[in-house]
Amino acid sequence: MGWLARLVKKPDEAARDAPEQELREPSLPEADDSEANRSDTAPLLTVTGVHRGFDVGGSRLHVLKGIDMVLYPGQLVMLKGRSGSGKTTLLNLLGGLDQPDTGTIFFRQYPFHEWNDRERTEVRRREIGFIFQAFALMPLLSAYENVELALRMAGKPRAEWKKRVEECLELVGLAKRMNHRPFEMSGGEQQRVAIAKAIAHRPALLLADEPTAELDSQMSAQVMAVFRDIVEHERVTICMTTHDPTIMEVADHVYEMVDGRFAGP
Ligand SMILES: Nc1ncnc2c1ncn2[C@@H]1O[C@H](COP(=O)(O)OP(=O)(O)OP(=O)(O)O)[C@@H](O)[C@H]1O
Repeated sequence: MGWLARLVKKPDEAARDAPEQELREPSLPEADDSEANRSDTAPLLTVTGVHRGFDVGGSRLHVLKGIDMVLYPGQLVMLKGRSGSGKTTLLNLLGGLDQPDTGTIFFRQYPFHEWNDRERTEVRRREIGFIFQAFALMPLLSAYENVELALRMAGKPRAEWKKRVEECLELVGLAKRMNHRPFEMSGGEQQRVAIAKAIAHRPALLLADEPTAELDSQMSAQVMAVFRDIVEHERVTICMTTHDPTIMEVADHVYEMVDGRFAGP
């Protein structure tokens, strides 16, 4: 039985028996890489009728007003829309960091909208990578060590670390800079290390909130080229927010968010 199936079957028992075990390597169940779970044609994420609001100053701010979307393996999808239109709110829901008020979100067959924090965290740790505007690197660690840390955190076997770290830094074009620390690198290079770090544990989904916002156009183009490469070589699905119309050209699909809904078809 795969780790997710086990989680679905006995979440209460698992929580009771091993509440602190998630970060310890030896106790981790095997990742389920079975064909059914890694199917290339079945949807990766299915979002239906999602609403989300927040209590602000005594009233309810209705941010997402009925979002429907389906993400498939190996897609590069972008979310655009005015500031405050709800892009980050949606990204948080897709990554299981937050839950909808109403509506459903399935990550493969797993109901994020119903699952508790612990269950969603476990999926996130194994299946989802995040990239933020600020690069989220450990400043005292080299590029190599930063990527290695991600594998350690994901509970990957130590024997796999070296090969995978080198592979990921190669993929983002930084094999020659692996011993450099963040302050010795440009913003674009740091962001590429952050990408290597986010994909090291082979997530099926990579979520990126304005990953090029701090970069000039040349560096943005480099990051987008890396994203296209990752989609092709690792079959990752990338969902990112952006304000930059020039980089939207490389997307497989662009969703425009207007007043809490998607505009157009
Ligand atoms: N936890 C929260 N509590 C209260 N209000 C929130 C919360 N999260 C988001 N909001 C509000 O929801 C609205 C949408 O925010 P969100 O960050 O999703 O927009 P965005 O489209 O990502 O904007 P930007 O492009 O500026 O990043 C904003 O008005 C924001 O202030």
